[in-house]
Amino acid sequence: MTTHSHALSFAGFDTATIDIEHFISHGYVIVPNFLERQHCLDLYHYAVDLPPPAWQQAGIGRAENYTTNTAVRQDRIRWLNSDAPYENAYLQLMDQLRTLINRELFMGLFDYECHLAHYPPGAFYRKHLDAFKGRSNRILTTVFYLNPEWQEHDGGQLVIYGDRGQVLETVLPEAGKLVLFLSDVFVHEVLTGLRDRYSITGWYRLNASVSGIVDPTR
Ligand SMILES: O=C(O)CCC(=O)C(=O)O
Ligand SMILES: [Fe+2]
Repeated sequence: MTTHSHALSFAGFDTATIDIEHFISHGYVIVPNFLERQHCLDLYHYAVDLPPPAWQQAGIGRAENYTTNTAVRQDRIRWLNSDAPYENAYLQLMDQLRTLINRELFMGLFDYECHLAHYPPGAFYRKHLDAFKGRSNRILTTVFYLNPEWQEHDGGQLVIYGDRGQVLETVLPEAGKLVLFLSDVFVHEVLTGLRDRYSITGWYRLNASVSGIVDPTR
């Protein structure tokens, strides 16, 4: 399959092209500068300027298994909501991407949920999978980074591991970068960062009633 020109747009501007071939052969893909710099900065300032009550402590697990365990993850999150115009722009973009992936890869992605995440200095998220085979309807993880001028010495890298525990990728959380990976395949972690780190993490899901698995939204 050769598909290299995809028209996705955010606020009327084309995004960078996603290397679908790489995704097919590796199960993940990293897209630098997915959005225009100005749009990244706008999203970044939107996140930075949100008042403290807009955030909640992130939890682990879902529904009745939900706990907040700060030994595992220390970020604060905010679920995106289509009623907030700025958040809706991002949700619209990711819905375009959902349609594109379904068209190109027949993945049958049904919906999408995502949250802003803020890791204060010193925060991390230990090794984990976002979904367990056959136990969740989360199929495909997306992470979009908002941090301008992020340097290696700022830490906070996303490390993606292979099936033998080897490091596949060490990703700087730089503004504009989008990472896609199969949710139940790749163990990953967020290393301790020294700066405030902002991102939007999301999951494409199968229709729970189709997959027959109970996995309520948050
Ligand atoms: O922010 C990142 O780089 C990854 C976050 C993550 O793994 C998660 O929220 O499940
Ligand atoms: Fe994760």
